[in-house]
Amino acid sequence: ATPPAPHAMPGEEAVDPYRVDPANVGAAPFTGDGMARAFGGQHGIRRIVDRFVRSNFADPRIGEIFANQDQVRLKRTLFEQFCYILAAGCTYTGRDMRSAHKNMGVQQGDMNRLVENLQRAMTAEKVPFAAQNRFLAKLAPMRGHIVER
Ligand code: HEM
Repeated sequence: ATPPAPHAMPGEEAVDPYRVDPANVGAAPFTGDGMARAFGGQHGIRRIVDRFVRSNFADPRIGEIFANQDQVRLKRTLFEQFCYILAAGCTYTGRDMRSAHKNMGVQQGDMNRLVENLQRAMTAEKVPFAAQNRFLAKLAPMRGHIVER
């Protein structure tokens, strides 16, 4: 059996070994604490990520891509990624965006749908629109590593 990846939480499935590298996160963090505050700090980010991940799994349009994937791991790694980029005091230990989404067949429409789910989660957790848009602009360039054509 493959040993669990470092940093794995109880309940996570093992993944193929990969090099843990903070650069895997795929974006430069914001400076200052303005964005972390706008997202409600680590507690707010946790709530947004949990809501966002649940909505993607439950989504009638893209839920199929998430079916049978490890929701526990995804909640942890996405939390780390968002928290790091928002400069809320975390490091990212997950895979890089290209490897994480390899051969998944993600299309632009799937990406749009996922962004809508993220917008709903941020709005539900009262993140101001200007901060939402700044964050989405950080994630947008990852598209080229995630969407397949
Ligand atoms: C900017 C947009 C996106 C970001 C920031 C993002 C971020 C991430 C992160 C951090 C992981 C976990 C990496 C790891 O396990 O080490 C992940 C995995 C995953 N992502 Fe995304 N993602 C994005 C877009 C998408 C889209 C559009 C889809 C499909 C509709 C998708 C489906 C998945 C799935 C199914 C996994 C689990 C893969 C696995 O466990 O093997 N992602 N993503």
